[in-house]
Amino acid sequence: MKLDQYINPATFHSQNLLRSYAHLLNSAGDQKGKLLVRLGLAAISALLFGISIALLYPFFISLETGSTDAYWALGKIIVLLLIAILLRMQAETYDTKGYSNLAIHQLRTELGEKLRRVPLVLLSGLRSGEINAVLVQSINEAAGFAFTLMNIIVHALCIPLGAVLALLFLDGGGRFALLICLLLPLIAPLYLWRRKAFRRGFSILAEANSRLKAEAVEFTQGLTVLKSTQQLSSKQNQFNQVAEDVAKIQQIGTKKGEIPNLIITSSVQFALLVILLLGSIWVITGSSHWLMLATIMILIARVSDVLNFFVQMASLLEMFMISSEKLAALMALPELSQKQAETLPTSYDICYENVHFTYPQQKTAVLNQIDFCLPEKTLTAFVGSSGCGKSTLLKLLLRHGDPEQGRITIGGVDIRHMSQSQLMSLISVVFQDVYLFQDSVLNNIRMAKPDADDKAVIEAAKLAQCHDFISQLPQGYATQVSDIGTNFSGGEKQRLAIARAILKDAPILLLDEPTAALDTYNELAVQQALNALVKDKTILIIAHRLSTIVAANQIYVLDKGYIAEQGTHPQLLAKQGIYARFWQKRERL
Ligand SMILES: Nc1ncnc2c1ncn2[C@@H]1O[C@H](COP(=O)(O)OP(=O)(O)OP(=O)(O)O)[C@@H](O)[C@H]1O
Repeated sequence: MKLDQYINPATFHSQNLLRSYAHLLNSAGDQKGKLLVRLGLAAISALLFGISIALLYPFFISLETGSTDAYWALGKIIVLLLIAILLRMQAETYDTKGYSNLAIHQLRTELGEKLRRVPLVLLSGLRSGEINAVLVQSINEAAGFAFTLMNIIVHALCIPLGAVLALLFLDGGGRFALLICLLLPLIAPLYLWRRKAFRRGFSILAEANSRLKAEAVEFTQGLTVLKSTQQLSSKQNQFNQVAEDVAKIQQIGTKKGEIPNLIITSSVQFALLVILLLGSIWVITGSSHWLMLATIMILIARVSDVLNFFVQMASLLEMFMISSEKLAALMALPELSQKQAETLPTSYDICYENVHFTYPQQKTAVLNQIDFCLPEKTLTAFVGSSGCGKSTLLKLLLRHGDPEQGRITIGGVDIRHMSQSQLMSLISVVFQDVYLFQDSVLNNIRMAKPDADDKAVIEAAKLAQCHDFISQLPQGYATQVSDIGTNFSGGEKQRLAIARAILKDAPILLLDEPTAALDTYNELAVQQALNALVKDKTILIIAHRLSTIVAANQIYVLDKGYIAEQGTHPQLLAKQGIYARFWQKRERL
């Protein structure tokens, strides 16, 4: 297995330590202030804890000498420990009071908002499973561990620091303080080396996991198609392969992680052993008190625990970094400019002015020199062979992306100078793939106009020829779409989409010829529904069957992204060009 296939160059690059920690802090978003305060409390608590260990020395001495100072020394230790515990409990409120959950929620909302502003043509190039993985898992990892991780780091630094500071003031403690200061920082290069290895491993695992999720989403969503095309087993093999890779990567990661882990924890133990050895020599030679060594041994046991825990948990930092980079990559996607038009257009003629458009994932333009004006309240049909750019032409009017050259206007207003919701208030869409949400049938229609009352929704359903089949559902309009799953026929879904459009009653209507794939009964019903919808609208229709657009006010024939011909049906037939050939061919079928 080639691990490199799972290295995503967009998200994998090494991060210096300080930047990683800054990232960690910033992941708290608006909760950053609360996080900083609590980290401050955790740091003071750890310092006090370190100091209280060092204060064991005067306590031991007073015990040995039988001095009454023992109570005073013990009292100081107990008070310090109590304050440390209280501060630590207060610090933990970052998680227990739900601030980390607020940070997660904020990040998720920000990403949701961001995805709304990213051109759909860009998002459609990403696999939905991978976006899900970021929205659900990466965000949890990116914001949920901020306090835990920083708290571990704070403890690993502040407990030895507190002890060292206190030792400096104790009789004979200075040399131990110096020794700790000399030896413990030597672990830093080992930590950095281990970090690099872990980072690569985690990056590969994260990428493989996110591909596995994407495969799982595609596999479950595409079950019907896969079965009908007998591709089920080949897709399943593909899924199994990625799942197997994930398992192997985890195995390799565990093995590879074990050695650096062992080396670094052994080094911590070794450094502490050196302190112990030298301390023993100092005691034997009489230059240090044996009770100082006993205190240092207690300190060593505690510091060794804290450092080992830090080493074990520091891999969480790599997981965090991978997740936050995935998040950052989505957050860095370019956005469509959003402007709020002061006045909305009052006429609905639509002009494409010398429009050129290239999909972000492609090199050559899909649309070139598209230049036309469609008078309002007319019906315009677009025809052309598959892939010539008809759908893209309509998607640009919906601002799934902006042309790299030229502009599109409605009633003279550049659509880039309107907000997305202003633009959408002008346009209804009936495309072939109708998406029904996990909600009641009533609400699925109402979503086109959320403030519509039930009566208006049912009226629209009646006009769209939906009322009869909805009335036969177990709970009529209240039936949940999830309860009946995909039981709606293609024609019924089309009519539900038409009901939405009738309810919305927008002045512009985009149709991807809805009757193209229907049987005669459904075609008739959808045609009747359409008749109720199209009155007095500016209509742009992608025509798959030319017989339905004979009466169109104008027909544009697209060829390889250019407008090749234009005119009415009789004019185009007279031209004896592409349209005439289409017509002859299709009429013969
Ligand atoms: N999201 C996308 N990303 C990249 N390329 C795309 C995308 N959508 C469409 N294309 C490409 O753009 C070209 C035009 O596609 P479009 O869907 O506009 O054609 P069409 O004329 O509507 O085809 P059809 O009649 O088959 O629906 C095709 O080559 C298609 O592969």
